[in-house]
Amino acid sequence: MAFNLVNGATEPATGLIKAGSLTSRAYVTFLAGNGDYVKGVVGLAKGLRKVKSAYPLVVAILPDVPEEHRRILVSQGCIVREIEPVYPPENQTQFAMAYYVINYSKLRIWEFVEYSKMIYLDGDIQVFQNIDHLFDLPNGYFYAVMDCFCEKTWSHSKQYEIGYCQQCPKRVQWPAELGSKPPLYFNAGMFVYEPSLSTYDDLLQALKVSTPTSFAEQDFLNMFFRDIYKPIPWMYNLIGAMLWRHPENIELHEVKVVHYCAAGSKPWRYTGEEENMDREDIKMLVKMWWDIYDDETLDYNFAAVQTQSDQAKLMAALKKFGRFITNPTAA
Ligand SMILES: O=c1ccn([C@@H]2O[C@H](COP(=O)(O)OP(=O)(O)O)[C@@H](O)[C@H]2O)c(=O)[nH]1
Ligand SMILES: OC[C@H]1O[C@H](O[C@@H]2[C@@H](O)[C@H](O)[C@@H](O)[C@H](O)[C@@H]2O)[C@H](O)[C@@H](O)[C@H]1O
Ligand SMILES: [Mn+2]
Repeated sequence: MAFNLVNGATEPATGLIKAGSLTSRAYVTFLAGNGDYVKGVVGLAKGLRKVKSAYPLVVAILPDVPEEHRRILVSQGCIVREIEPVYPPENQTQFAMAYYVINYSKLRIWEFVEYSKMIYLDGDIQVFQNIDHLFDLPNGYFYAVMDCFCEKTWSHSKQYEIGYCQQCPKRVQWPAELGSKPPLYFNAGMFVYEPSLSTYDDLLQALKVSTPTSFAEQDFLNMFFRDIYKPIPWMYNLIGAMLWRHPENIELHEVKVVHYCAAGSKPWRYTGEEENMDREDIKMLVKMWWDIYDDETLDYNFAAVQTQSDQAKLMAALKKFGRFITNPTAA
């Protein structure tokens, strides 16, 4: 696949490049299928560029992502890496969303060991403030934001049934007769982790003997990383439903990362019709996503490659793969 090759060799960054950090840190997202999630990823690439992230965005794609979408991602400065799908063990589970079955393929990102630390972001996430400092968190932990159990997608759970949410554990206390409180549970749309082949092997071994549950790979990752999970504040992954379920926990002006996971909130599908989607804050967040997506000045181009030496590296790599190059400064 020519695009992978060219791309893998050039490592275009989303913005400024910090000396010495080029190969060791990156953002990573996941893309499957030929639908419209590619728009989410393009939006994310542009958002990271807008906040001047120093690190590139790797896109782990399944083989079913069409060539045209790969081309778009490369033209937006993404590093496209094809991965093989990972499937859960056979069982009768009904996932909260049927398409969650493909999400186990996310586990492949532990194989990206050319990076020592990565920040995973779902394709339906946008970054509104620079979060590069999260790469500096101490190694050896799994960092993510705590989830909320109040939406209907949780109706299968004990938590939902009794009205317990870890976002406000005092509202409804965990009843003693149910045993000890469940461990803290994170949303797997955003997390900071360290790629590692031995962790990857352990993940796949553990998956083989696991029983799939509603939240698919998210439930699995929660189980697997239970002992090293460290919660980080809500502003690193604002779960839309927090706005109406736990408004007392949120100061919207502090938000850095928005996760458009509430039903009906994906900006590229937004109609405003679903429950809560006519809220002013949701309308504003959707508009903020579109402003980035539509901003042509945020498209990746040679100007985004900031230094002479990076330009030279890029040129050399492109030439090596036989692409005809015109003088970028003349453009
Ligand atoms: O058809 C699909 C469905 C999902 N995804 C990827 O899988 C992630 C998880 O799905 P989604 O964000 O829709 O789940 P939610 O966060 O809404 O529960 C997405 O963000 C995408 O990165 C994708 O690429 N194509
Ligand atoms: O495959 C499982 C998925 O589970 C997650 O879903 C969310 C979302 O569906 C909300 O609508 C719920 O309310 C929320 O609680 C729930 O965690 C992640 O966002 C996604 O990246 C992926 O890991
Ligand atoms: Mn998501």
